[in-house]
Amino acid sequence: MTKPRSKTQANPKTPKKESVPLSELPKPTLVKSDKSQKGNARVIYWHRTDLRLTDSPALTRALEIENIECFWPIWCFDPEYVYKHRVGVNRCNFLLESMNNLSEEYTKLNSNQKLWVVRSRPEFVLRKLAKDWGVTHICWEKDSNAYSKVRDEKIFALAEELGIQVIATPGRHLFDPDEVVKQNKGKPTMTLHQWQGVTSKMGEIARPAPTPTSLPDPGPSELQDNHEEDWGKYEGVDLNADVRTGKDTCFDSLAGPSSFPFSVPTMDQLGFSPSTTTIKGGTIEGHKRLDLFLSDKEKVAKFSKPNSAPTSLEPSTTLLSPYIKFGCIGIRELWWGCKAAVEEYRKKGGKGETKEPENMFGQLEFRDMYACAEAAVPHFERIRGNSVCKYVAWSLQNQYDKEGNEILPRPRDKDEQAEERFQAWKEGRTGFPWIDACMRQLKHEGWIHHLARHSVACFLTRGQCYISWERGMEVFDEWLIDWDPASNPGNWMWLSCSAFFSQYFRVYGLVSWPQKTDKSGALVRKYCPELKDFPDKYIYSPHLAPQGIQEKAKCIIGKDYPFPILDEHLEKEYCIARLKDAYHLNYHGDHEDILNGTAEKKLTEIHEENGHTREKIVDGKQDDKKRKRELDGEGAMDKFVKREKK
Ligand SMILES: Cc1cc2nc3c(=O)[nH]c(=O)nc-3n(C[C@H](O)[C@H](O)[C@H](O)COP(=O)(O)OP(=O)(O)OC[C@H]3O[C@@H](n4cnc5c(N)ncnc54)[C@H](O)[C@@H]3O)c2cc1C
Repeated sequence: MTKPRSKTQANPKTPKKESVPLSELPKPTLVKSDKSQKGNARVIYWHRTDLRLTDSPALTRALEIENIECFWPIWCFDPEYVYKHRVGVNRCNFLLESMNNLSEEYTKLNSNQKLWVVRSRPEFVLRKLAKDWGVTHICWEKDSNAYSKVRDEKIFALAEELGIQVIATPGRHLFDPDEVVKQNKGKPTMTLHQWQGVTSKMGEIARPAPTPTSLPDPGPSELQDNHEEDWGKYEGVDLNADVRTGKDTCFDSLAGPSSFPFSVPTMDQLGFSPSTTTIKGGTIEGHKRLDLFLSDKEKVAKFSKPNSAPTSLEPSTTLLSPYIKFGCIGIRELWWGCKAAVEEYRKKGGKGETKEPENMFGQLEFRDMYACAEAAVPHFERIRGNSVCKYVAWSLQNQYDKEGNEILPRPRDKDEQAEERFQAWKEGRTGFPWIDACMRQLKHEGWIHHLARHSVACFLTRGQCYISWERGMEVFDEWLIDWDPASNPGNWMWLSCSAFFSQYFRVYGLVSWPQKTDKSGALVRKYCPELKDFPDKYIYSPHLAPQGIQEKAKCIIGKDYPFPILDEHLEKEYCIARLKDAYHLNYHGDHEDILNGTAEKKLTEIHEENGHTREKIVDGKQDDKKRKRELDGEGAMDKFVKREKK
């Protein structure tokens, strides 16, 4: 039933895959049912993190079940996903395109097949399908993040109750994060070195799983009583209400419109306006991008993340993250594809190969490292209760009620200046063109380069604005197509020096940093078109341009484009001073003072004692300037006049 890869997925360049014996695939978690499985198998394959047919250990396992009578690849379109979670139009559209593409791939394999989409909460859908379709097995790709664990626990319990066998097989990461955490004695992996140390004892990364060449038919697919009371009802707050521009009809019926039952929902049905991104979803697009990257052996061998340009108009890294996030390509395909490319490059005498962590293997390992941290740390996505997150008294932290429940949506904070700074950052109108261009690109495309993410995250948190990384993460949650529940909070903690990284005195320059890779400001000219006629000299700092230049560029700063919202260097100094105190206090999110709400006061007192207040820093700066003027004195003026005369 399997072959290396289906013809429908053009892949001339990736190495030919051997058929992998089942024993070499990642081990599944099996839940034995009370009732023994006799007779033919009626199997549901539940797609969640794997919108592909290639390199799917879980699908391979599912298709190896004996005596399959019927097989339904399904997707539970969970109302929680589109109400309880911020999901912007670009990510939602990418998901729907990827689901449609997978459905077509199934139909190419068996004309009776498709992706069967059922619109409700998984526990409701699976109970119903189990009953109506006489299901004996449910299979899926295992996911170790906190949200999935809670959801899957309910399905395990349901399967026990109904006597259905569950087969959950890892495959989303290089190694099963739960297994890595177990090997690490229950502790998270907080450095790449640590992750490498633990996994070096866990054997080789599995080879890509083979692609199915045929598929059993589905069984009869009617639903009894297709009008159950509360299938799509969601009682909580709709966090996407502000993105919804039309009427939401997606959950009007369990199987979707009667004219096209079990179809993939549309953006229109969700009440969302069309996406703005140029990034197309789907396994075919993902494989095209993967093949293109792997076809250039030198590029693979010399891949160096720190040397790629965040300012480039064309992505200077692979832009595979959205396809990895939705499982449109398999992680082993990418890993072993890179191994083969590097091998070939070496054989041809290629030189200058890069090493971990900067090379592609290092990138993929970082992704796993975050997944293994998230799997081990409760409340990884916030400060409160998070044992690995250093406490800093940031502005605009999450708010909690007396019982410790997060208040959603977050009420506006008393700190008006911080709220205004946050809005300006989010909307790309900080008056710093590099930050504004990145944020506008993020909103429009749903993707920005890794080092652009560094810049905007550093600016918002420890660099200048001193706003909680939780706020930045939340915006990324909404806008990133590649949003990942481990990589997003993990990287935000890294950038804000809350965990993983501690060099808080290293801050990205808002002008000097983008100038390193592009003095002409191409990305700024594209995403901040009001600045497009400024000369290169002022493209990253238009507020310094003389009036005449502003007039010539037809953009007056303060009128057509904002003045900077803050003083870059002053705020940097103020942030570093406070970070120093926070590091000295060394509280983590699970400290009792954070849980009882006294930590902020304590840290503020320490800032005052140490003279780390804005007033003192401003005074210090003024004194410095005065001292400099006094030191320079007449001598400096003489030098200046001489230079001018020359
Ligand atoms: C504040 C912040 C938030 C981020 N949020 C996410 C997120 O939600 N989802 C996400 O996939 N990445 C996230 N990243 C990591 C990284 O920026 C993206 O993975 C990368 O830019 C995607 O582009 P690419 O596919 O061209 O990457 P490449 O450089 O081509 O790397 C290949 C793959 O390696 C993985 N990878 C590379 N770097 C990282 C990293 N630092 N952490 C985790 N995985 C990595 C990704 O899967 C990526 O597709 C975040 C980084 C920062 C600084």
